[in-house]
Amino acid sequence: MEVHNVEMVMSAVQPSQYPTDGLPEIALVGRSNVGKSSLTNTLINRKAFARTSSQPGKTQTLNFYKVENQVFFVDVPGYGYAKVSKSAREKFQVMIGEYLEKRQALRGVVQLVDARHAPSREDIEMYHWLTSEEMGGLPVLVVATKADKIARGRWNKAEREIKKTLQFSDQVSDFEMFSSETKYGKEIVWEWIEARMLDGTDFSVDDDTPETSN
Ligand SMILES: Nc1nc2c(ncn2[C@@H]2O[C@H](COP(=O)(O)OP(=O)(O)OP(=O)(O)O)[C@@H](O)[C@H]2O)c(=O)[nH]1
Ligand SMILES: [Mg+2]
Repeated sequence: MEVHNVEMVMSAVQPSQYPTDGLPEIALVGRSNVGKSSLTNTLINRKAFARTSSQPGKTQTLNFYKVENQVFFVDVPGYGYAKVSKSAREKFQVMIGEYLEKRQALRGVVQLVDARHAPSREDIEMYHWLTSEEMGGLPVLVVATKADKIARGRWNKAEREIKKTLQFSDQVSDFEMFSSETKYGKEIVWEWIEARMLDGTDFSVDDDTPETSN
C-alpha cells in the first residue's frame, strides 16, 4: 500500500475508548523494545511517527494509528518488561486480553520476535495463546525483526530456531524476516495486512459493544 495519510487517532486503556469508525484493525504485539513502533513507522513511511525508544516500556496504552483511512494499526504495550510493577503488568494483561479476544474489528495480529534470539517464554506463551482454539482462528504473522543485526547467511538457521522454539504451525500462522533498518520484508508484511483487511471475518470470541459496520 502506498501510504500518504496517517493519523495517530487515539490511545485507549478500555473498550469504551476504542475507535468507532468500523475500520479493520491489525494489532502489533511483542516484547518491549522488540521494534513494534519501528515496524509501524517503516510500514507507514515515517521516521518517527510512532514513538520509538531505547528505553523499554514506553508504550503503556493501546495506540490506534489510522492509515489511509482504511485500517488501524494497534500498537499494543510490550510485554515482559521487568521494571513495570506487578499490578501495572496485570492491568496490561487485562487490557490486552480484552482487546485481542473480544474486538470484532480485529482482523489479524503481527507478533514480533527478535531475529537474533530464541523466543522468550513470554513470546512462546503469547504465540500459543494467539493461535489457540479460543482465539477462533485469528490470523497471526510472526515477524522476526532486527534481521539486519545478523548475517544474511544465518537467516535460515534463525528462522528454523524461532519456529522450533515457538512450535510454529504453518496451518495457523505465517512467518517473515524483517528489518526496520533496511526495510527488508516491508512489502510482504504489507501484503499480509492487506489480505487480512479484505477478509471480513469476525474472529472475536465474545460479544463486545456493538460496532458500526460498513
Ligand atoms: N538495528 C535495528 N534496530 C531496530 C529495529 N527495530 C527497532 N530497532 C531499535 O530497537 C529499539 C526499540 O524499538 P521500538 O520500535 O521503540 O520498540 P517497541 O517494541 O515499540 O518498544 P516498546 O514501545 O517499549 O514496547 C530502538 O532503539 C529501535 O531503533 C531493526 O529492525 N533493526
Ligand atoms: Mg513502542
